[in-house]
Amino acid sequence: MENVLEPRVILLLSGKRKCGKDFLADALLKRLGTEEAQIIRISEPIKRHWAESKGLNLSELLGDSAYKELYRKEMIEWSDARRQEDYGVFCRAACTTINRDICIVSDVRRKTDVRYFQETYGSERIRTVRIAASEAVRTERGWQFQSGIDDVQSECDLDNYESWDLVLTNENSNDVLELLAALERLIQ
Ligand SMILES: Nc1ncnc2c1ncn2[C@@H]1O[C@H](COP(=O)(O)OP(=O)(O)OP(=O)(O)O)[C@@H](O)[C@H]1O
Repeated sequence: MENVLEPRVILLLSGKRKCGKDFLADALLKRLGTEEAQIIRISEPIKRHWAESKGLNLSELLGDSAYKELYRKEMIEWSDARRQEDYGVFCRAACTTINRDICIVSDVRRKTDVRYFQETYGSERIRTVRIAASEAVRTERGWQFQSGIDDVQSECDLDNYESWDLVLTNENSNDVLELLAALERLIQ
């Protein structure tokens, strides 16, 4: 397939820890196919830097393992300091890998992330999605409240954002097909 420099649609997925951002992004990618779509993560360049400078395992940091939780707080603090100087620094780095028509960003956490994509690619290409799940469900998936992680900007900045194109509740495995269909309609 040709190299697509400007994606047709960028889907921004946001939500609290363990709401299922990666789960739904992966399932959507399976439906769309890797010729058409790709997943990028704003946290990827952060984790890459962290792994290289600390001698850590990058794929473990990128995956859904307990390993990444050991470093999450430090990575938040380090990356926030860099964002103070340049709010788009990690979005820009993540976007260098965009080469598909549909780009799914599976870890949008800040208003400045949304702003970066709107400014860079134009609002007409952007679709914003909030994924919700109750604390009880997130707890079943392994979430535990942690001070310095769950009560800081990276987790809470988008709590009062009101311009979502779509809000999904991801609590029940039986609803997944319906959620994926809603996401597909949004990016048509
Ligand atoms: N609808 C679902 N049905 C079954 N399992 C799910 C569903 N949604 C999420 N999960 C599972 O819950 C766990 C957490 O989901 P996931 O890693 O996608 O969350 P996340 O929002 O990306 O979390 P984080 O912000 O910590 O990266 C994973 O093990 C995932 O497979």
